[in-house]
Amino acid sequence: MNNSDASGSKAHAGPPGAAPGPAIVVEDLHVRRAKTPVLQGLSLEVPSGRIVGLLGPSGSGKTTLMRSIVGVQVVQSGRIDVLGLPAGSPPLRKRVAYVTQQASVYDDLTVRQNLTYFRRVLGAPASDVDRVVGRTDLTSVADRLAGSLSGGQRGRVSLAAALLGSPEVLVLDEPTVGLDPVLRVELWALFRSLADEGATLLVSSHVMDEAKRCDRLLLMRDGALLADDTVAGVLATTSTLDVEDAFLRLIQRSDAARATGAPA
Ligand SMILES: Nc1ncnc2c1ncn2[C@@H]1O[C@H](COP(=O)(O)OP(=O)(O)OP(=O)(O)O)[C@@H](O)[C@H]1O
Repeated sequence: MNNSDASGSKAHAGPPGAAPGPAIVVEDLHVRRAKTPVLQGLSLEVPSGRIVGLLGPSGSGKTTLMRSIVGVQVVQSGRIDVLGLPAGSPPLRKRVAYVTQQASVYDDLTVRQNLTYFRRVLGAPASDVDRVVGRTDLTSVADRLAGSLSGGQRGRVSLAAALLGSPEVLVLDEPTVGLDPVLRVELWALFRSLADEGATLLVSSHVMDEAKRCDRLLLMRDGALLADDTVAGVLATTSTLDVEDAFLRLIQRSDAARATGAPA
């Protein structure tokens, strides 16, 4: 695995506004779910102020890793630090936001009422509701009941709620699933502007095409990392032209290494 970042050096501090050093450090993480080992000795770093894509087939452990990072997953062993604090520490509650695959909204409240409720729970400023409605392009539906929205719109309400209080780390589990290409591009533009302002984003996806929008990629398979590199780095080390082919090449290499007992 190559550990160079978008600019070639993992020590690079990221854009202005980003904290120095990695936002997330995972070391030798072991997680079982229902007694089945899912993550077995995973180690990685997520640099501050970057968009890191977490890609891999269904069941490869992406959600389990994200749950561990936000502190809602029981882990067997290993270390996870987020913004220099152990994952799940109370001070991280307002500094780290997690958007799950299922939209977390109250159907019998309007978009604005949902966001006002979450804003109060978080203690975020009142002006934040209009700010996040605007950033997620929900102005035209702000006074509609969440239950009457499309799946994509409900997902954006969850994302808007995650932006309340301007968290430093955003962990987004498949935020673009089911969205049309135009909305997808708009959401990636929003992610880029958040990273430019200094936020760190860990974004999972099945869509290999989205990989090119990330600063770095974590390619997962069977609970292990096949690559932790920039898009350019992944393509160069696999001699491929797109991430899907690169992923297939890495899987072939790892299968061949398993068959011969050699390291991948
Ligand atoms: N609640 C659970 N109880 C038992 N096993 C689980 C549970 N949730 C997930 N698993 C198992 O853990 C493994 C990793 O699942 P995980 O959801 O982390 O993968 P994923 O890469 O996020 O998949 P997807 O892309 O489909 O969301 C899978 O084998 C899955 O069956």
